[in-house]
Amino acid sequence: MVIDLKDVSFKYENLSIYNNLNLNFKKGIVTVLLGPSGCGKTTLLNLISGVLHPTSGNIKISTDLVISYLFQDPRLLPWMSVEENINFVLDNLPQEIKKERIEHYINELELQSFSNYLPSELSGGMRQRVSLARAFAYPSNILLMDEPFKGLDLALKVNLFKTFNRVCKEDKRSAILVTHDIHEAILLGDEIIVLSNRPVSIRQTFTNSTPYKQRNLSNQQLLSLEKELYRLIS
Ligand SMILES: Nc1ncnc2c1ncn2[C@@H]1O[C@H](COP(=O)(O)OP(=O)(O)OP(=O)(O)O)[C@@H](O)[C@H]1O
Repeated sequence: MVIDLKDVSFKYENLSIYNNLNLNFKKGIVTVLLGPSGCGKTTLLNLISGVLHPTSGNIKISTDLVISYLFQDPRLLPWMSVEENINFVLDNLPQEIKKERIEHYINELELQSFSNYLPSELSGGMRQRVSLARAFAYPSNILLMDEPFKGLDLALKVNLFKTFNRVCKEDKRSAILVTHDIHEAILLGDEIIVLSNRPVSIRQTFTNSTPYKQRNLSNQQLLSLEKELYRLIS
């Protein structure tokens, strides 16, 4: 277990988002949080990352945890090129390792031809890819990802899903990924936690036993998982 929420409550003034929530996240797997729009998924990532603090209860985090947080909007520095934006978060690493990581993740995200471009010279989808490259390049052991594939076209998404799976599995990184897209949940999640409307409770937790290399939308096991998820949330 890497993150353990115990009786966590959180309110924005009078709006209660969490009320005594108990939830834990396991090491080395991708946990997907699937929930309706506006239920409090971003708030949960902000609580885990320490951007927000619970109104009551506590969040225990393993001491060896190094977090990469990918926000919903790419948040690139507009005056820096693609390469410089990635370099910026690697400040403390030796030059040689920095160079290696930048090159590796620029290649992973297929941004080779754009490394000198400014964010304003890129499309929205490309900016999102840069933001993914930056989150992956940071030497973290857990990725917090807030709808990282939102608004991307299907072909690009499917490609990025493969990259995401490869990065998580090969680097043995844990991830918590927030989405309201069932396909994203079944293709990426090793564990899928379905959240209710506010105040948020856990409706059900699913274990995805299909190995990540066999996950595609014609896999029978995944299709039955998809059906179960649809049944639950519709
Ligand atoms: N800073 C804030 N002050 C007051 N209310 C807020 C604040 N941030 C979020 N909220 C409200 O809290 C609720 C949960 O917001 P949150 O962004 O966590 O939901 P979400 O599940 O991530 O939504 P989405 O799926 O649309 O991204 C929403 O009703 C939102 O309007």
